[in-house]
Amino acid sequence: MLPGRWRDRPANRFVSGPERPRQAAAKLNELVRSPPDDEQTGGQVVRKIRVVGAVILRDGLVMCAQRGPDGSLPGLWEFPGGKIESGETPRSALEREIDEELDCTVRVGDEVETTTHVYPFGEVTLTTFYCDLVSGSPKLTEHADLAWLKPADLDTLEWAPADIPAVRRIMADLGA
Ligand SMILES: Nc1nc2c([nH]c(=O)n2[C@H]2C[C@H](O)[C@@H](COP(=O)(O)OP(=O)(O)OP(=O)(O)O)O2)c(=O)[nH]1
Repeated sequence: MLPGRWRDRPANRFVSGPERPRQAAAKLNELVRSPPDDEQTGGQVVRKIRVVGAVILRDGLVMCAQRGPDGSLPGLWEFPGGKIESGETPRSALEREIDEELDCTVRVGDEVETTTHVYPFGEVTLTTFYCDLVSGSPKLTEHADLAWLKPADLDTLEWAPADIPAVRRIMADLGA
């Protein structure tokens, strides 16, 4: 016999049926597997942005792109690319972005680096990939400038902060 305070309590006072704990566990697993894009930390919502960048190589030179005067990080250098959209893999997002931004086609190869940098507008996680040109030649459409540099000269440009680990990695990989 249960003590009085427990005996009088309805059986479903805490858990209404066998489904509840399973549903709660499934929800928890879902949250753990796919964290939300925007995360609340210390009362502030941090915007999480997943970005891919192409390190396009041609004749031993690396293509660099300068951001325009409007928008975020004006005038800084970056690897062309952009945000991963829902349903895309990092590689398919990069192929799409390069087609849209540079009007050419790349083959996406090995990953260079993945880094996370917190900017005032959000937390950017940038993954860069080595790429070869498959067809066409990069055209200036959105950027302020495009430059082809020897790996040893990459650190002469003013890069977006998130790109600096990738720049160092490329210089090390390509013998600069
Ligand atoms: N594409 C690209 N973006 C980069 C790099 N490094 C870096 O910090 N970023 C930042 C700049 C942007 O805030 C964001 C990428 O967004 P995006 O390429 O769609 O650029 P956007 O100008 O349309 O973005 P935004 O104005 O909406 O911020 O990541 C990089 O190497 N390539």
